[in-house]
Amino acid sequence: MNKLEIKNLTKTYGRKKANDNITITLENGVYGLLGPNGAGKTTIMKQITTLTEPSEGEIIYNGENIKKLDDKYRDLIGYLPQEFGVYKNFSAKQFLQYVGALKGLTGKNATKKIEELLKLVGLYEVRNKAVGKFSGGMKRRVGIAQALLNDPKILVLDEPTAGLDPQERARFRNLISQISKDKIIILSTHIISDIESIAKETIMIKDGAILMKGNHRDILSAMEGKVYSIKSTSENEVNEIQNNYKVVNIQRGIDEVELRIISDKIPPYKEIEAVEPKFEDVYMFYFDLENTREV
Ligand SMILES: Nc1ncnc2c1ncn2[C@@H]1O[C@H](COP(=O)(O)OP(=O)(O)OP(=O)(O)O)[C@@H](O)[C@H]1O
Repeated sequence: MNKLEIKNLTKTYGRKKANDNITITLENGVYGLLGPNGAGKTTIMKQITTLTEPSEGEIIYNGENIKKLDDKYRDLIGYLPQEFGVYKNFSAKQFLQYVGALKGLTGKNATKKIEELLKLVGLYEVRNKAVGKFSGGMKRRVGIAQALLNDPKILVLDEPTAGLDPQERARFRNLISQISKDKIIILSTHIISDIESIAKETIMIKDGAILMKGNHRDILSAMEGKVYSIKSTSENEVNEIQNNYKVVNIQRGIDEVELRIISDKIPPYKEIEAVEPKFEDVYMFYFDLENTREV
């Protein structure tokens, strides 16, 4: 079992608190860090991977401070940064050989591990092709493979699905579920569906602090009785609703508009019904998105 205790983690840049008193305990499984741009997700990850030192607080791995564990701890980490660069002219296999060598993995062990990982991420057939010719999703999979080269116990993935198409995203999620049994996986995203389908726990971050954390059900139950669907045939009414409520979704039919809204009280409209909360509503409620999604 792996246990990572993050205690009162605070990171300040000048006057800005990028992280503010973050306390969480992570065990094997997938944790999703969810929050808008600038919320502080990358900063948490950089501290977990030791790329940045906390201003205050500490991180404990299996009972020992990671500062004290030093390289022993770093050997347990796999990291896919947000901006993951590849050497375009290298093949997938050469790239992994290169990163493997940097991590001290050479010889037969390296060959075996690289072959295994290429198969795991579904790139074995194209292992000799130049990475520069890969799609975004394939490059991300190379990124995951390199992060797994040292059999990490803690895998940190910063926005791993950014720029992926739905098919690539589904493939990525399957891969993560497959490898999550014996390690802590922390991934950041602002794509709600990533979290919905694979994270055992979601940690919602806003302005550097934890806003809420819990499993799917905990988070959705906090929204119970706050989500409504309103049908309207009047454009004036639709405008009024948009001005007065948090609108998650607007669906325009031929002569009717259906709005999905969030409200603490029952709004005073005739054609209204309470609906089951979805993760998208949660995001809207807590992060107050400026843009309504029109479909
Ligand atoms: N090296 C730095 N120097 C100064 N400010 C920083 C630095 N790194 C991060 N910040 C600030 O800290 C805050 C949190 O940034 P962070 O990158 O952790 O957010 P994020 O949630 O990962 O956002 P994104 O999804 O855009 O990557 C932001 O306001 C950012 O501008």
